[in-house]
Amino acid sequence: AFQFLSDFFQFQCVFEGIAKAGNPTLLNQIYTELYITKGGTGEVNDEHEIRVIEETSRKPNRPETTIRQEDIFKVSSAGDQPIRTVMTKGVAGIGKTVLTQKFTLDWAEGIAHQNIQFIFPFTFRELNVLKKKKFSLVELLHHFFTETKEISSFEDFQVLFIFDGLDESRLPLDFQNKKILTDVTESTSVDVLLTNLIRGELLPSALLWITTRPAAAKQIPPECVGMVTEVRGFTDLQKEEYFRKRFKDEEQASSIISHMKASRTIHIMCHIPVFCWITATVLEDVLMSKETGELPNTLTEMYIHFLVVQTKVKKIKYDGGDVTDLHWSKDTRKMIESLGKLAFDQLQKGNLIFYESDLTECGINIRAASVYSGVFTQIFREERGLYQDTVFCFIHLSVQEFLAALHVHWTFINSGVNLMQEKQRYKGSFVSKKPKLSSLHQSAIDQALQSPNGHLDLFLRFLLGLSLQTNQRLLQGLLTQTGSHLQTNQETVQYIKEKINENLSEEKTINLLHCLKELKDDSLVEEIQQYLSSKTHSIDELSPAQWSALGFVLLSSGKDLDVFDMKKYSSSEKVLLRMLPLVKTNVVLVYLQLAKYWRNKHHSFMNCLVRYFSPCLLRLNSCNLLPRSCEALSPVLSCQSSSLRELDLSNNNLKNSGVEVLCDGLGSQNCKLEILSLSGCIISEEGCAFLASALSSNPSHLKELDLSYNHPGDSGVKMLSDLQKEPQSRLEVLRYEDTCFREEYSCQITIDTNTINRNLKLSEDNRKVSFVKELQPYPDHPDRFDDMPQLLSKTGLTGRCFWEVWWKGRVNISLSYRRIKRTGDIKDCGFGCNDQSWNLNCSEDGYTVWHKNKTIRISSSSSILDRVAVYVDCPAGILSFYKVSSDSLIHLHTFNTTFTEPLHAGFGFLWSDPGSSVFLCSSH
Ligand SMILES: Nc1ncnc2c1ncn2[C@@H]1O[C@H](COP(=O)(O)OP(=O)(O)OP(=O)(O)O)[C@@H](O)[C@H]1O
Repeated sequence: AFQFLSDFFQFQCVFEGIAKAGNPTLLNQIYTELYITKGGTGEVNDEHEIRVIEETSRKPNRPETTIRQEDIFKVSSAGDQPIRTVMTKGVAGIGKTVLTQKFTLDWAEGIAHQNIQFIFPFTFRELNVLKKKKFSLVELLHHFFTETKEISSFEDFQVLFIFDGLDESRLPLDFQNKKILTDVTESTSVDVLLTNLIRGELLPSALLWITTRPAAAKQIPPECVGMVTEVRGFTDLQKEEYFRKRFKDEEQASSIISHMKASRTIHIMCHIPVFCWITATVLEDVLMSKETGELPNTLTEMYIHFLVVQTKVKKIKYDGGDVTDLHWSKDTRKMIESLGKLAFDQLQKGNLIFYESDLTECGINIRAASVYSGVFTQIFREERGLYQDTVFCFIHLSVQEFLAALHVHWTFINSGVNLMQEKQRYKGSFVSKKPKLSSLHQSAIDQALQSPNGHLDLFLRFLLGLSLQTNQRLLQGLLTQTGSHLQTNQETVQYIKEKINENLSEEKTINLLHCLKELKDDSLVEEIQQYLSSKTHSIDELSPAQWSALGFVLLSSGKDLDVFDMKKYSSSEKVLLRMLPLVKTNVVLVYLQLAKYWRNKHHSFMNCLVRYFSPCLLRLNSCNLLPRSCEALSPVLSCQSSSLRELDLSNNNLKNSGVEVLCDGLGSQNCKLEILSLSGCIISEEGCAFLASALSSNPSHLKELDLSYNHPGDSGVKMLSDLQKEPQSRLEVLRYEDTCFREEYSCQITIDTNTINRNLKLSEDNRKVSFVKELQPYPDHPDRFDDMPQLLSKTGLTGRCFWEVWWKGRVNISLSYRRIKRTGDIKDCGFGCNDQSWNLNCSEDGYTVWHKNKTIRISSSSSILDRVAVYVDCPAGILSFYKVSSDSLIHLHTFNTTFTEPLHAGFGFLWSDPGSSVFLCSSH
């Protein structure tokens, strides 16, 4: 194939911000594979780039497929046509440009894509400059790629056009315009050329690759796009690979990697290559200078360090200084000042690329701009379009957002002017007092919250971050005055918290939480932890802000969780489901790696959990999990990187069907689980057969299997114990009896006759209580239940206790604090109707549990006569009800709570059901 490359060198090298001043970096030396997904639609997201990163999971339940760079224009089978137009989306700095460069380089080197004969790489930046000119397609190609002058008919070749950076386009791409152009030699404006090329009217045989940030994708009608791919950045492994490639010295690389991993924020941010690059620059300097100060841990700190490093470099390279000198010389300050103003003014307008006119507006002449880009090579950059015009931009949008924030902060400190305030509102008003920093913050928060696309979100984080004294100290010499004292930040924190409680959208809330993090305020975090660990609250009482914070807490806890105790958060599946979206929005990368696993919310949550926190022990006992919950757990077991060794699923209604699904994971060679508890999960022979088959295909890990409180039957027991005898089996402990528990904690309940209601009759040595119509002649007593047919046991329970009762008709089997009211409203004295008592209602219709007047129905069959067991572990706050069936226990429900007073057993009846009774079984 005849190959052509306009400028081979251009593609061998990558611009890392050092193109002008230093040596260009060889692309192949730094290129690290990216995670790219395929599919999705032309559907467009309006969100601000940085936000989008954190919300990769907008469209749940859509399975994702990954695609390798090499396969983007690959034909699947001989004779097939490749997809004509591919659109690659991705947030700022995620590596779209680098990806197209790598593609082109591989082609030029003859490594890949040899079905293509010409690649014409364009950027919208360059095309913008031709806005007012007229070209035919052939002329345009000859103009940019002079080497092709000999060729006039491109129809005979397989041609690929790359159009990089649609977001930067200032061309009026009007797809409504019906002007059809099919002649490659007909002259017209560049935008008409492009729309016809994209619509496939012009040179239909050509391939097209358009890259864009997500918000700008909507400029192209979806029907013109054959495939959408999305660059998602680096996975955890790829992050490491990036640093290893960049730092050839292994020790240095390892040290930088471990620093990166130590900060959760940095680790998360690093899925965007440009942040990897900033992190590398900063950490390299921090580690080299051997200063023992803290490593940057917030975004603002990171960017401040970055600015300091760049200033140092400038000082050494251009001003002949050495590292120890003060870097903030007068002209450096002036430079940063001007760039800051430019950054802010243009950010407000949404401009990311600046032409001469934009610069002049901000008081920078083009010569100065050139100088800035020459010395601040990694901050500001000059780009010469192939065509005369010079454009400027910040090396990355986030750098612009940072400098914009610096400018606003600075202006306020130096002159008291609040740039975030709408000018007209305060026109003419006389400001006598020195304005407060918190008022600047408040107007910035208000403005950021109003922005429909979140264009000020990251800016706001930086602005608030800059007010910290520790951060100002880092900028000493640049900021001559400092403006903050504790009081102002507290006001800002307070303001943010109020806003959070206003029920904002999840994104806005989370950005505000990020702001709290930049302010290093973790009182909200504490509030949440406290709230949840008190465990007495019902989940419905959590405010939206608290839910959001919850996800955030999980992530910013900083440490890997060795043990994830679901009960610390709550015990219900409902919570699990509600936590999911929050965790999801925060844990970007985890989600990213897991996408292929998830089919429903459970999957994603469980996977997030396991992949991200990598717990070795997962306790999900008594979490009201259902058979379908196993669908989420099973892939966790079979996933190669899972470090899970112990899984406690006891007392959940998993049933045989759940076990079957779980066994898919358990039987996988990847599953390294050593201890599995399925105690009280309603498993019978059938379930044991699934377990046996899973363990015979993966026999070498599981050491302990707890099947107590199930119904394995003789054959189930035999299957598993036979398996245990196999030479390759590592199963040491196999538990299936349920007697030990019953014997060990069995206790005698004695009825307190002073509490018994007059409609209740005692018999059989005070072991049987029946509800009767005739009033019984009990004397008055302050402890007696006057208005409810109820009673309590005599001694308060402590420690662990177990008892069983036969019941008939319709009865309440309860536990209560002694102080429960004896007269008055059912709300105060009825078992289960308040926060002092817990109740299991048993009847022919089935079982329901009651607490605080909230009910949960339990799907377990019952008859008119049945046996129920109660197990309470007072210090642990566990209260479980079981149904007793042919001497084994079937778990009905477990309350996880904190008991603050001694408990008393209680029984109750309903007024409508005379003839009901309970009988206390004697203890063993
Ligand atoms: N695959 C990669 N391997 C190594 N470094 C990369 C890779 N991709 C990107 N980078 C680094 O990230 C920087 C930004 O990447 P790039 O310019 O491709 O982003 P982009 O997605 O085009 O962003 P924008 O929308 O801002 O133009 C690069 O200059 C480079 O330092």
